Amino acid sequence: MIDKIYCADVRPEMEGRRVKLAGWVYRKREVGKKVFIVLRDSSGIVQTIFKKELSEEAYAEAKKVGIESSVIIEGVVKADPRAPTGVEVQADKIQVIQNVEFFPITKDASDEFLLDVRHLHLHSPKVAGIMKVKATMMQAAREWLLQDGWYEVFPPILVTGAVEGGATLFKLKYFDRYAYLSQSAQLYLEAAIFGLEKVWSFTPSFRAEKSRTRRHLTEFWHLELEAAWMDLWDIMKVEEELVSYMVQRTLELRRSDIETLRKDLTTLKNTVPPFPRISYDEAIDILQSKGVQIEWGEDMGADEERILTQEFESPFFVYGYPKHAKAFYMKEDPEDPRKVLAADMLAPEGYGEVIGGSQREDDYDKLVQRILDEGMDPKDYEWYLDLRKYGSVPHSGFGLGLERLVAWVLKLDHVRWATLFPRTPSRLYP
Ligand SMILES: NC(=O)C[C@H]([NH3+])C(=O)NS(=O)(=O)OC[C@H]1O[C@@H](n2cnc3c(N)ncnc32)[C@H](O)[C@@H]1O
Ligand SMILES: [Mg+2]
Repeated sequence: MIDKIYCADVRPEMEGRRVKLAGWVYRKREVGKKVFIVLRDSSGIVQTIFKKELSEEAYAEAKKVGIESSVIIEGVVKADPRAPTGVEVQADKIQVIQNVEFFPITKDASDEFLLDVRHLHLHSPKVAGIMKVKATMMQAAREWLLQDGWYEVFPPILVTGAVEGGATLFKLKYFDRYAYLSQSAQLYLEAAIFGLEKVWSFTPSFRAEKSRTRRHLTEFWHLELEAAWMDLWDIMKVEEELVSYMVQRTLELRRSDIETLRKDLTTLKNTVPPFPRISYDEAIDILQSKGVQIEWGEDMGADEERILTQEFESPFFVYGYPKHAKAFYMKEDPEDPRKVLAADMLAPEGYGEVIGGSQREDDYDKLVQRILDEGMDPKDYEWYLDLRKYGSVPHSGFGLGLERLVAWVLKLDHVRWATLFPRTPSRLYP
């Protein structure tokens, strides 16, 4: 590893010190007998200046390099309030690792083109900032989960059954039979609680969703928790404490990256427990009072959720959904058989669902009936039903879509920008 320092570590108080930097040419301009190169690395940028009278050789090299060329630059630090970071490097040496004649991404590049060349779009400091925030959100989640006594487990991705409906399964050949790509680790986490009680996993989940919305991917990163002995209200408390910690910790560690993408931090600062809680019934009343054509029993889609989020300035819960609108594994509400003990967490500012969670049906016969009611075959869920035969316990869990949470935190206009290489119905390459 060369003995370089990071661009962001070049400070005005280092004036007079000789430094070596390695990175890519982010911006370049020539003024008279000077070449200004703004160098970029993973930490940020710093301006370097090449003066002909300081080094003819370095000045000649600097004149030739193109945008995004990889270079190593050496020089002496000089404080300068006119420079982007208040400091610049008076360069007398440049080693061009690879010169780039023409970098294909220009200022007016369309979203579709940026996705076509996503492998080059990752040069962008804005994209790097999104990935830093995403990584920090997961770092925070791991911190919280460790201190709250949850065990990480590593469930399979090759599975034999649907969790969230057969319509969105990706089927693949598995030797002499077929397998599916996991839609959710939930069923396997439910098995793990009999030994570990509180478990979590962070896996890719796959949904053959044909819906081309700004919040759907066909592959997304799924943080899922499952806990024995917890009911719906217990798991909702876990959700709000976890999400609050993730948001506040990321604000603490990545505030400048967040402010690059959103100026108003109000809803993030409001993300502290307890979150507001409304019932599905109340949600329908609110929507109807705002003129939305929706009847009790109908599922709320992205449009309805977007309108609902206008009522809140923080994430909030909607609980008590109609049974027929929700998955087979959800426990029927003992006080109202039309409903299940399910709750979604919705992000404000139009983003909607970021978490789906519920208390699970722990009674064997009722679960068999739910599977039959959904037109599925209990034989396909024999192992899962066993969990209700050998020491069944009340238990609850949830799944958090990390890209959706990041999209809200950074106010991205599509969830695809929150993932390194987005997968949608029309995009499988690069
Ligand atoms: N362990 C559990 O209880 C999870 C449960 N089996 C489950 O998968 N619920 S979910 O379908 O609402 O998905 C959970 C979350 O997963 C995200 N999700 C769900 N589907 C997607 C797609 N297609 N794209 C991006 N993100 C998605 C979204 O934030 C949802 O709230
Ligand atoms: Mg859901």
